[in-house]
Amino acid sequence: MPARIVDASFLTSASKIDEAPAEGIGEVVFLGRSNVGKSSLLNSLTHRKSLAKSSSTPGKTRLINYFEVVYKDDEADEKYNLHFVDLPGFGYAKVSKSMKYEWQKSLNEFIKNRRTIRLFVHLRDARHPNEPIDDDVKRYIEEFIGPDQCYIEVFTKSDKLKQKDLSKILKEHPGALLVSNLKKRGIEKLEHLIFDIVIKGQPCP
Ligand SMILES: Nc1nc2c(ncn2[C@@H]2O[C@H](COP(=O)(O)OP(=O)(O)OP(=O)(O)O)[C@@H](O)[C@H]2O)c(=O)[nH]1
Ligand SMILES: [Mg+2]
Repeated sequence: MPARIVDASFLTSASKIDEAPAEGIGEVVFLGRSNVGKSSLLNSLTHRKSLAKSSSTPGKTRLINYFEVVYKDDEADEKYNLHFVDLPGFGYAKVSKSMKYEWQKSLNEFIKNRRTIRLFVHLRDARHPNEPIDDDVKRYIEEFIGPDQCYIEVFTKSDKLKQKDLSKILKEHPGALLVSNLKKRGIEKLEHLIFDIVIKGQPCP
């Protein structure tokens, strides 16, 4: 049996980079448009109902939320800790322009300067797989990503699509994963991939 997540707990919230925990433990950052399912995915991965607060109202997550996650590798009988980071969604319209700008600035600063980030998980809505803002984010991350960091695309809400459309997404976005938080599809695969990259140091997919 491959490694799996056996424990998870809320660690802390930060509104800017200097409030984040000391760098040390490997970090997995979940980012994506508001309402795409970031908090829900964190809950699916950690097998918890409401560790991260999800909501049908976009803009629910407004701080950088840190979670302590424990993987257990049964073969090696070892436990490994890492951090999952739930970021506020981008593209949330219902705040003032200046506030949006402040958020964006501190988020950009955060994702660019935290060297302990091992993996960026970019969530995209399977129903809107080619949103220009997502293409921009992808390009943006690929510009500054370091040699010890990986980037993966995860398409959420796969339960809303037919097989034919899911196949099309995989063809257009090689290496992407498809998940459904509702039906718990693709979750284990992502759980293992995170372990392989962050803990085992395997090459990026
Ligand atoms: N059908 C379906 N709905 C989902 C899925 N994942 C999340 N949702 C729903 O989408 C809505 C938003 O989910 P959240 O997890 O709060 O989204 P978020 O990306 O954290 O949103 P912000 O915190 O606003 O950035 C909720 O109503 C969820 O129930 C999924 O895989 N399938
Ligand atoms: Mg959220």
